[in-house]
Parts: sequence; C-alpha cells; structure tokens
Amino acid sequence: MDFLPPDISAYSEAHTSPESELLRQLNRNTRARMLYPRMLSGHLQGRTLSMFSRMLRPRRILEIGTFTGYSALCLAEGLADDGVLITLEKDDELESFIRSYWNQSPVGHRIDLRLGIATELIPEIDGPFDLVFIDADKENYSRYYDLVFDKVRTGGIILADNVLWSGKVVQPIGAGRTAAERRADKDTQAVLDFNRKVSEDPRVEQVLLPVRDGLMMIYKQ
Ligand SMILES: C[S@@+](CC[C@H](N)C(=O)[O-])C[C@H]1O[C@@H](n2cnc3c(N)ncnc32)[C@H](O)[C@@H]1O
Repeated sequence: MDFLPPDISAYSEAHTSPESELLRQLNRNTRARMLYPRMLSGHLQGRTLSMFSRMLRPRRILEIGTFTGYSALCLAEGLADDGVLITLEKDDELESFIRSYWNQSPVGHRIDLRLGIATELIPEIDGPFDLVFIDADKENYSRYYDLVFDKVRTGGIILADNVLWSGKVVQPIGAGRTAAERRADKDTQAVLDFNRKVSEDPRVEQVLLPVRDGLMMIYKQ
C-alpha cells in the first residue's frame, strides 16, 4: 500500500532517478509472472534502498527475504568495492528467475543467495554486518531482529519493510472469522509487536518512514 495520494506518489516517482533498464524489466516481469508481485520493493523504495546503501558504503549486507531479487540488486549498488550481500530465501523455485537477472547486472556477482528457512540460516552466518534488511514473513520479524542484532556492528543499520502493514497497525484487530482473516490478524499483531519492541529498545534509535508500506530505519548505538 502507498500512503501518499496517487498524484503525489506519481510526482515523487517522476522526480526520483529512474530504475535501470534491468530493474525495470525485473519489476515488469515479476508483475507478469509472479503470484504476489506487490512484494517487490518497486521504483521509489528501490531507489531509497540504493541511496541508503550508497551513503553507508557497506562491506557486508544481510537481506532476509529475496523474492525475485529486486531489492538485493538495489542494495548491492552501494556496496564497497570488496563488499558482499548475503540474501536468504525459502522458495527455491525462484532461483533461476532471480539469477537470470543478477547474471546481467554488474553487481550480481556480489550477491550470495542462500536458500532455506531464514531462522535456521541466520545462526550459521557470521557477522559483522553494516546493513541488514528484514523483508520476509511478518510473524518472525521480532525473531529476526533478535537473531541479527549481535551480528550488526555498532553504528550499523537495520531496515525493516512493511512496518505500516497497509495501515492495519492503526486499525483495531478483530476476531477474524475466516482462516485468512485470522492469519492477517496474526501478521498485524506481529508487526505491532516488532514496532513496539524496536521503539522500546534503548540500544537503538529509529525512524519510521512512511515510504510505500512503511520502512523502519534502526541505528544500532
Ligand atoms: C516481501 S518478499 C521480499 C521482497 C524483496 N525483498 C524485494 O523487495 O524485492 C518476502 C520474501 O520472503 C520469503 N520468505 C518468507 N518467509 C521466509 C522464511 N521463513 N525464510 C526465508 N524466506 C522467507 C518469501 O518467500 C518472499 O519471497
């Protein structure tokens, strides 16, 4: 969900650097071929991630939730010369689609795709990381935060996507009647719990940016 009026959104995109041709194709083909294309970060958020990464010049980035590899390409644009980005994805059927784009990118060889369940993979990965992007299943957001925290260097950044969860964070959670409604309530509660956890954590400073579906920027002191 975009929280800005459509004309303001369009104006913002029009005055934001365009996607590369490769990212544009990846964005378009994800929409054409994937079941839930809304999961892809998209133009404005993609340029935001790229800009953050260019400002930080990270040597090591960890991404949780690859999908079709769009945000990984955006984040990798800012890597230091010897930098690497490790990205975790549970759906191994995405691999050939992802690699067909990364193989065409000048930063594709810096991206290390690890297939599997993120909560199982993260403990096996050594830090430190300069930048972590949390963008997988909402019910595990707080767990991901705990699992990565000690692997983030002091002064490093954790970004978390979808923290406004289509605005559901400010709506009452009802007793959902269908399985889908109950599932949605569970995810909303998980996002609320994550946002509260970060806000109450004295080890960090954070800004909740209302970009796209809400992007939490967390600075580890
Ligand atoms: C919102 S999408 C990621 C979008 C991507 N970061 C982007 O901006 O283009 C979330 C991805 O996380 C993956 N995912 C969900 N739960 C996971 C888990 N437990 N472990 C690893 N990947 C998971 C999903 O399969 C999906 O591809």
